[in-house]
Amino acid sequence: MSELVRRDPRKEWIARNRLHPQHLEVLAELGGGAVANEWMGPNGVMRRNPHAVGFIGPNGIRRIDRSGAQQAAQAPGRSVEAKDARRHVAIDTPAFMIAVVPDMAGGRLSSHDRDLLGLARQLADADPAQPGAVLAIVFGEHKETTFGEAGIDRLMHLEGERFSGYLPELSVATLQGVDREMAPRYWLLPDSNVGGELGRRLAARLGERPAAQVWQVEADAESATGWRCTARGAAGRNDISRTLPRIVLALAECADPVSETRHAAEPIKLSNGLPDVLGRIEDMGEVAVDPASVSLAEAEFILSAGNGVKDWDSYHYAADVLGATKGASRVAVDDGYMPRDRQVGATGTWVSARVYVAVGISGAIQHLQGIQSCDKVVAINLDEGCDMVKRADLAVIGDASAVLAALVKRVEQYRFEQQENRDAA
Ligand SMILES: Cc1cc2nc3c(=O)[nH]c(=O)nc-3n(C[C@H](O)[C@H](O)[C@H](O)COP(=O)(O)OP(=O)(O)OC[C@H]3O[C@@H](n4cnc5c(N)ncnc54)[C@H](O)[C@@H]3O)c2cc1C
Repeated sequence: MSELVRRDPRKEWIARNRLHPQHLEVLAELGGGAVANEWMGPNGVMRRNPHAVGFIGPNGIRRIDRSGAQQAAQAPGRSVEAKDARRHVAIDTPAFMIAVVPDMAGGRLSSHDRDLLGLARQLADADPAQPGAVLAIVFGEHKETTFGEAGIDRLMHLEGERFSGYLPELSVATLQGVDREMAPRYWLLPDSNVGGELGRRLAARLGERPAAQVWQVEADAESATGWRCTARGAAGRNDISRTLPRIVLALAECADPVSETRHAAEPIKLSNGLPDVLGRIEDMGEVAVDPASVSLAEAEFILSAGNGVKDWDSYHYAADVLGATKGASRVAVDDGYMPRDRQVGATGTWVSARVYVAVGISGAIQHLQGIQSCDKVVAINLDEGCDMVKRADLAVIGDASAVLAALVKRVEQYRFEQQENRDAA
């Protein structure tokens, strides 16, 4: 008998439809068990039932788990269990390459980078008989450990002093070297400050007309490349649809990030060596930026205040000393302590900080939604049972003013010692 796995679209539909009378029975049959949220699909991909979140309370009403487990599981690279369920994919002899140059803000793949890698996978995996490989080119030092989970098959890491800082001439010359040697079918860069500039420079160097501000890419049999993209034009007032060109500068959410597979992220190098570039641009180092002027959506470190903050002067002083961008809960905003543009949450700004410190914030579901993508959450709260403490990676139980004062004291002491050491040297 043939070993081919036959798909049963009807059963798959029932497994997705929680209201179908045979839903649980079919879920169990597909290998998930009556209460499971996940089951293995016929092509080996783990399927997740999006409706099986939370639990049914004693009165029959569905309750959402606010412990943070759900958010943690959804965040990229966060949950070990989610990682383990991924299917391993190795593409030994790719039919072609898709080159991606992620921004690596703060030394890690940003959510924009992950969306772009999702788009790269979409292009690479379109023909399962002849899959392409996704090549990521990363400049400078990084702290990322989840390249494979993000969908990268080959990783070219250009490290060392030579590649740190703002070096557009060297970066473009290196990408040109990659283009000569590997001739990627597509180049994908984030249309951000860094990636947007690099992508435009690369397009000019290669003499190609890029598509900028791309927010959607779809298969289109009628177009010359088999793909069509839609980009924002006329200062965001119109959409422009065109055949997908070779160089694509894409916006965040241009595609779903990779979530079901894990790739090899095999290290590779340029066989012809790195180019020698006599740069005309010199990087004079970073300029200190006032954290208050950084938009919440882009902030890396946020000190957010809620209804538990009573001493507002100490809160503002702590944010200044720590160099943090200020955020707030809706109550703090409604009470007039913080401006409206500082509100974090479902009806405020969705933030993706590396560190989010919630001072006197209870962790209402609307607030937690806005911090799902934060890497590390620290809660300062009197109530050890509140939802923010459950969500946090680190919790300090105590009065907000006292904890902030102690934190400021430690930071000032540390800076004083550093200065003394420098003076002594
Ligand atoms: C449609 C809708 C949309 C909403 N959108 C948002 C949104 O986008 N963002 C948002 O934030 N909210 C939003 N809310 C409001 C949300 O439901 C909560 O009311 C709000 O987030 C609570 O703010 P809070 O945690 O600051 O205040 P509280 O819930 O009052 O919590 C205060 C916390 O401070 C702690 N505390 C008290 N005193 C101290 C102390 N001395 N030291 C340390 N801790 C202390 C308490 O233990 C408590 O945990 C929305 C609500 C609705 C209905």
